[in-house]
Amino acid sequence: MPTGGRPTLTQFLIEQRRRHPGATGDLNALITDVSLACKAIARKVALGALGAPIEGTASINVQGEEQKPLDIESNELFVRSAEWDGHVAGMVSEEMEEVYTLPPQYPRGKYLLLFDPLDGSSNIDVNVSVGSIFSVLRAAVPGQDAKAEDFLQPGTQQVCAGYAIYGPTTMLVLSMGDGTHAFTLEPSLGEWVLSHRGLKVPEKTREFAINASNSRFWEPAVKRYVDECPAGSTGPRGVDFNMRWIASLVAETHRILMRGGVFMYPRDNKDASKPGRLRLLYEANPIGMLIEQAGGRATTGHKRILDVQPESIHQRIGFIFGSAEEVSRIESYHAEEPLDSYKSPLFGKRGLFATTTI
Ligand SMILES: O=P(O)(O)OC[C@H]1O[C@](O)(COP(=O)(O)O)[C@@H](O)[C@@H]1O
Ligand SMILES: [Mg+2]
Ligand SMILES: [Mg+2]
Repeated sequence: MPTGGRPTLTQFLIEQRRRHPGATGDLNALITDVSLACKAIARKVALGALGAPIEGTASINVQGEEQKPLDIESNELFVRSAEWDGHVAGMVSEEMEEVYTLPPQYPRGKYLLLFDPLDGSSNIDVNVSVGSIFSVLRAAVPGQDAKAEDFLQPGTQQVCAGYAIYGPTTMLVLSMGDGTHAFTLEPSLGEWVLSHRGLKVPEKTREFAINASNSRFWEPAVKRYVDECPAGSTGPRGVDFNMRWIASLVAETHRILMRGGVFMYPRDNKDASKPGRLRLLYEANPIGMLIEQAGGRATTGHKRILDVQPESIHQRIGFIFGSAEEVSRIESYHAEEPLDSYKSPLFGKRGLFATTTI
């Protein structure tokens, strides 16, 4: 075998399908479509400035964030790869305000595809790893156009979740609810080859990641945890910690899957319209599934992320995940701080988010 005895993604998907005799192959075909889009995005990303339009102008997306030409191209690649072969009934993307309805000539399928086509895109210009994140849900009515409310399913309903990372090596990390597995792109064959079967997030860690410039906006539980870490062996934890911040969720997730750690982009009161930075449906939920399937934990601080009932397709949420022992500790700090102890005009008793339980 030219892959040194390791299965390719196609072979792995065939192996998975054999375990489900009733499976039609639609999910495998959809994953293959997504993996093709990711290969194409990897090539674009690798070209750097050589691949960008000379007059590359940035626009603003539905999130009110700068949209780079590569964000738009990556979105196109996802849409064009997945829309034509009858496996999806609609798509939701960070880069599209509304649900994407398929053109009339294509058949509607039984799955919903949700994605962040290029995550961490603020890192492109500085040549730091970026990625794509995706999630697959079941359509409410297979064969018909999906509506926005059909996408509002808790993360526990995900059929598949994954990301591609465009780093020194290009990798695809997947879960279909039976562990988390990583494939490395073999560039000379153009094939995804299974390189890490059954990833396990170490239960213990001494490494945390957070954007500390937001510290004045955090809840007390997060402040307490983050204060204790740098206090190291002289503080209440009695051990030294290490810190990382790449500002690229995919890259942080990959590090945590490979060697453990804890990531926090917690709920904060920096901006009333954004009770958290990351998006529930196409960032937190798929990463949450991958982490849980690898034995880690993923939470809002107050609640398991995969149990959150989404309210809108571009909803943002506080997101904390990683090595089980540290995440449990952070959850216990939140539990010790009643929700309304957060003295903020937004989260206080009469605040805008006073009734929320997430
Ligand atoms: O700029 P900050 O506050 O460090 O935030 C970084 C976070 O924002 C993101 O870049 C958001 O994703 P997008 O680039 O897809 O908008 C995450 O990858 C990352 O964790
Ligand atoms: Mg993102
Ligand atoms: Mg993005």
